[in-house]
Amino acid sequence: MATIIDGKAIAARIRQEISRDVTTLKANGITPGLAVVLVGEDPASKVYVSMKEKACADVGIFSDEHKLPANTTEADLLALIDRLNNDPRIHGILVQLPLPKQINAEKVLEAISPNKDADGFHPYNVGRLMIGKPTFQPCTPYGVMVMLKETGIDLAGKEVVVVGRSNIVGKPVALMCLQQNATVTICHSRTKDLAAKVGQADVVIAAVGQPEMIKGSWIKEGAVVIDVGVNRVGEKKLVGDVEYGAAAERASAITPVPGGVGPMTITMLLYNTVESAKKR
Ligand SMILES: Nc1nc2c(c(=O)[nH]1)N[C@@H](CN(C=O)c1ccc(C(=O)N[C@@H](CCC(=O)O)C(=O)O)cc1)CN2
Repeated sequence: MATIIDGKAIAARIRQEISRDVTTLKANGITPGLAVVLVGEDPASKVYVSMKEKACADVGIFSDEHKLPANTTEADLLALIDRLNNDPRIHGILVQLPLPKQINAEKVLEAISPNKDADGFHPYNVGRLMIGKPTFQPCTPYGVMVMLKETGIDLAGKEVVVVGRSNIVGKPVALMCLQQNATVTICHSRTKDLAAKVGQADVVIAAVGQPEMIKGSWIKEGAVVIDVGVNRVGEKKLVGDVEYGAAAERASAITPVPGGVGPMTITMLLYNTVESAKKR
């Protein structure tokens, strides 16, 4: 049976360190500030944004909340970002995704100053990640890498299979694993014989957004399974992208959902904000 990689516990430990850093910064007259922008009423986004606000309060980060109606125009959102870029109290800016259809998300992410890009989504920061000189790293993949490190999993020479090619998880996590000298395969909806590809992996990173799409029987004996998916099934139940019970019987280590990668995402957002405050 697999070791369960406890994201909540790892996140709690790192948040204590962040809290200590915030205390030191405040003693030096700097209060780290994070602007959190939510447009619309997406229920999951509302939950994530309130989790971010609470996490900021817990570690002493000033959170500047902007909740805008669903019909906000792109121009109004860009004007707000411009103000936040020039606000000295703010060291990190995040715009919760997804955005309503009338707003071009790429344009919005590019408008955030690369120096305040706590989500690591600006093309400048994406480019720096690509060349192995990261500044702000996107929070979910960064959290995955920290979890692997904290669990003592060395990626050098390992076969890593990433399932999913999104800009916010699949592509960056693949680059980060490559940077750690893993041999990386990125799979997606057009990949042929996904089961065989997954079956070759020493480390599987599932970020496809489909409930339990990756079957436990595909997992190689002793592989490490990192499940990035957070899928709501029915009223209350959350499941990952991996068939957890069956995968746990074959894996050497596995992340649960909830309580795995999710808590690390917000922790790395706090980390990025504090690092940004330290730089200035
Ligand atoms: N601007 C951004 N938008 C989005 C990001 C992001 O990193 N930046 N990622 C996701 C959503 N997300 C953060 O925003 C996020 C997802 C999940 C969790 C989390 O802690 N999940 C818990 C379960 C929580 C629940 O009960 O729903 C877990 O897995 O244990 C945190 C943050 C898309 N948008």
